[in-house]
Amino acid sequence: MDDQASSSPGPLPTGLPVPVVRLDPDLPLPGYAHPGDAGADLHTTVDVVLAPGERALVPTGIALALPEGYVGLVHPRSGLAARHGVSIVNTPGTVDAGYRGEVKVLLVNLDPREPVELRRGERIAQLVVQRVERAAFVEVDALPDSARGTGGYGSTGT
Ligand SMILES: O=c1ccn([C@H]2C[C@H](O)[C@@H](COP(=O)(O)OP(=O)(O)OP(=O)(O)O)O2)c(=O)[nH]1
Ligand SMILES: [Mg+2]
Repeated sequence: MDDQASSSPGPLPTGLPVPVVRLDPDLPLPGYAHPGDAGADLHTTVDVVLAPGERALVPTGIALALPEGYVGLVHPRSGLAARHGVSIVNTPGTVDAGYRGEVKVLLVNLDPREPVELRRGERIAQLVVQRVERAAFVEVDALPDSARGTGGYGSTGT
């Protein structure tokens, strides 16, 4: 059992306190690899093999209670993307503050030829916790003018 699993966990880490339950106590909490990293790595609790083009909803073994006014965004890891073409179908996944279920990652193998094998405990994605506003949508008859107006989808050229 590692330090994080012991009954006296030691000093709390710095940052926004986020209660986490480990549904799989043998795997670590989400972890930042370096000070200053935006994403805390999430681990797969299962071995996964993805054929080219295949997707799978992969459990991470953690459940969170994000504070109101925050969101967890599940981003791909660039190393897995560059080496194996592994991404996330719904990137970035949205973990709502009120969600208490297991965080899962909808991985996809975008490599056209090679299958990819991910082993239990490997880091498969990263969770970016951000403040988020709740909008109050107010219906109006006309919108205020803006410099962009209705231009979009490449309206500014290449
Ligand atoms: O990558 C993800 C995306 C979502 N979720 C969980 C947390 C989130 O709060 C919940 C719902 O996600 P979302 O709102 O994106 O999915 P939905 O299709 O709109 O489902 P629902 O009707 O439950 O809102 O599923 C994850 O664990 N991982
Ligand atoms: Mg939803």
